[in-house]
Amino acid sequence: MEKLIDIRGVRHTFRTRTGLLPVLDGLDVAVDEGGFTAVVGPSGCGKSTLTRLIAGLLIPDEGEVNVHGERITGPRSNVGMAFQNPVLLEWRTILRNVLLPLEIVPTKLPRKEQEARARRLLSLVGLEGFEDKRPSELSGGMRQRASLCRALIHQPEVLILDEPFGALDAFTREDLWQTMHEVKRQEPFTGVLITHDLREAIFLADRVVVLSGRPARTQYVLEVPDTGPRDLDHLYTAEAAEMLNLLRHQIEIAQGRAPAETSAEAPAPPPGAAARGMH
Ligand SMILES: Nc1ncnc2c1ncn2[C@@H]1O[C@H](COP(=O)(O)OP(=O)(O)OP(=O)(O)O)[C@@H](O)[C@H]1O
Repeated sequence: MEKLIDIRGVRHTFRTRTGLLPVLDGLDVAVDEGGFTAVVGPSGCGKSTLTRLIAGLLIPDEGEVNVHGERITGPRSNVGMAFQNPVLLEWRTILRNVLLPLEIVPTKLPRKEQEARARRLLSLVGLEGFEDKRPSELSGGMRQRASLCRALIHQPEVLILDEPFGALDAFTREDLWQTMHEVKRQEPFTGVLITHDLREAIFLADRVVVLSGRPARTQYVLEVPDTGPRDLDHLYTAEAAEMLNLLRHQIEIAQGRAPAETSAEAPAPPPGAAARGMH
């Protein structure tokens, strides 16, 4: 598969009031076209900073961020983003919240078709019948579904999900994982998911990138085998348990709670999954 996003050797330091804060120190992340890459790592290591690089909202001190082989030099409009807090506007209906990006990003889609697309997306995530409600009339999970539609309305090339399910209860979260699979099937996109939930990472993504503690470098990459359409039972297989153990171990190394082992000592990935330790 062709690489859509190719981040190479990225280093970045923030200049804060209290001094310099090195945040990224050797970031290499590849996202295949149509693929879904999850990024996990210790709290505060620089995961959200990585999403800002992809959206062109931050230009790194060193290294390259390429999309379709072209170097990113400024903000990009063909990116959709959804965050932990959906931030919907209370004075607009759900439908008009979903349509909001089209008032900012130029589109050739006639008004009627824009609305039809918004309604189609809302129906795809199970919000048919809620188009005219206000955000406060929806549950947290429903608001997150609406925010997903808003992120997809302009058919972005890249969908960035920054812990979108983090604040939801376990059942709602699992429901949304399944919705995500269906959305990706019907509305293909290239995805980057930031998460603290390793089960979420292996359920949704085809590649999991583990970042080290700050300043973050790419510590480990796990290629999740393609199991076709996944249901939640997949998370209870021996193969999933092995992948979760392996990732948990890598997070412990990233947190400095376990020593980094030589590749000969490292646990092998389950059959079908490939792993790469970096550096
Ligand atoms: N614009 C900025 N100026 C100064 N410091 C920043 C800026 N943006 C982020 N930081 C700092 O950089 C570090 C990494 O932040 P970032 O949000 O990327 O981490 P994260 O891995 O997403 O965190 P978490 O897991 O807690 O969500 C943090 O210490 C944060 O305070």
